Amino acid sequence: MSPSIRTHALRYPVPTHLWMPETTMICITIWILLLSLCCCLRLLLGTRRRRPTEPPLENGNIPYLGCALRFGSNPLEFLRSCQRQHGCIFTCRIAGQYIHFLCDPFSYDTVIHHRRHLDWNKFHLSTSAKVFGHESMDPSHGHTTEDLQQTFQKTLQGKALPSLIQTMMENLQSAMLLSGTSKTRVMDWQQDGILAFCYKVMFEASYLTLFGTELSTHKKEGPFKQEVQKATVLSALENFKEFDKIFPALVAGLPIHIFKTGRSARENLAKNFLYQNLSRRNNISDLISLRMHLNDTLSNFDDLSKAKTHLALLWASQANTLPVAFWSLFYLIRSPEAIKAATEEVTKMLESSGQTTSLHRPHPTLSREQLDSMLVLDSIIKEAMRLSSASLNIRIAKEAFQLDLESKRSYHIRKDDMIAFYPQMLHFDPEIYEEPLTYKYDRFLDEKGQEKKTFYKDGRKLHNYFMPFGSGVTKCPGRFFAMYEIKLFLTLLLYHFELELVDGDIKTPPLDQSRVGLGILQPTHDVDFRYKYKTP
Ligand code: HEM
Repeated sequence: MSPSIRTHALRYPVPTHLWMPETTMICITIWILLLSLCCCLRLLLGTRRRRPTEPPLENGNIPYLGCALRFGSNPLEFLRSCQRQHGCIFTCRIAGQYIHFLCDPFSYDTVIHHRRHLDWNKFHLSTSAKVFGHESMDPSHGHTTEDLQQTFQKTLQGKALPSLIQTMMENLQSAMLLSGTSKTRVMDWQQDGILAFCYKVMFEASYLTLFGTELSTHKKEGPFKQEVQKATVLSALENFKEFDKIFPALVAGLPIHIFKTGRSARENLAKNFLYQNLSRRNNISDLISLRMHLNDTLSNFDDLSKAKTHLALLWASQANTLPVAFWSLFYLIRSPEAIKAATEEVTKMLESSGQTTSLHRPHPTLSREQLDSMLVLDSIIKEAMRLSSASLNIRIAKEAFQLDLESKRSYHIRKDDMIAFYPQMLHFDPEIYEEPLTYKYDRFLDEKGQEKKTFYKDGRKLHNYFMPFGSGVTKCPGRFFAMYEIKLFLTLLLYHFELELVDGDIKTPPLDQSRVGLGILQPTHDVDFRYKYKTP
């Protein structure tokens, strides 16, 4: 023992039960050294070196995390600076994963249609199981043989749309107009946050459209029945918001057990979708009834897992639609030209079908064809999405292969690497969208007032210029319904109410960057507005 340790030991006598023989101390020290060496080796060897035919590589300075923090704090700026440095494709290490970012929109189709070597499903399915807590829906894992793509196409697109539109329209009217008794209240100006209002109205209407109404409440009478229903849905909304808060953390791989409130919110939501609860509901959409049937016939999921697959659909149907409703309404109310053009379009459409803007016709209806022809609203919604969308399109390499870009350059891609594009780079590209940070309600209309489909870069016409719904086979299957939902929402608001911002000079709230990569970003704070019934 060295003299200093000895004197120390004399001054502070160690209790005898804590004495350790010297050999044990040496063993522990050797173990610590060995462990540290292993960690260093792992970090060194785990750091990839670029091979000559691979895209330029950004390993980042932080072990394991790589570029994650720089990417997370401002993805658009980070990717633009990498693009300036490396060109149209480069590889970044992000949280241990190697991601090849492709920034040349002319090459997007090469990846989108490259199905032989690229897996588009694996990432979605494993993320869904991790976040919602159901068994894997990947047929190769043996729990189900359901073809989800087919289910979605059958129940969310084509012939399925008219009845979804009809039900959504009815549900929106009752969610928006409250019950008959409280209608008089809205004759005066009412004040609310736009985000809070969109969440309440859109969540309720969309929830009831997909999951139907409670059978038990049908026994009760009129307004009381509606109030009970509303209270149940609003309680689901509170759970949805709590769960949605932890969503980015769950996608990043944190276990749900560390989030007490978020976890119990998820379990509460899932409980609503247990078979015994769903079977007490009326008018369930084809999507949910077919999924219930296929869960029962094609899967070996237990009851809770089945319920959690429905929860995944609740999230998919609401998490992007709600913030799009916010941004569409916010920009609409703030822009006098937009609200004028939209009001004219709504009035013209309703008048042409004999429905005038009057309290005596409280329930207007619109067909799919009529909604399709409302191109001003279409442009208003698309412009709101262009400014707020931050989704990542991801594919995983099933095996090593050669990626041939449109520019005739080829790159070697290793097995299990990811290829990603970040459409915000397109949406904010000044060459494609002049003054990209400015809201222009008619950006997606041409000189004749028709849908504008021609956008250029480097003097060449772009095929992929607007991608808030993803791309290729993984493109959002609910995109048509989503557009109709928001069109209906705006139409009804413009039909029934006068709308104004409480503070007419309010600045656009910043985008909440915590959800980057996951779709439409929410505002960091709400914005107050006023609404009251239009007088006939
Ligand atoms: C404006 C609203 C919406 C936006 C911006 C949006 C966007 C997206 C995006 C970006 C994806 C991932 C696509 C990819 O990775 O390539 C997605 C997937 C999906 N969306 Fe939407 N979505 C919206 C509304 C809806 C609605 C209303 C529904 C259903 C009623 C829905 C159902 C789905 C489903 C089921 C998936 C997963 C598809 C799969 O994994 O194969 N979405 N959505």
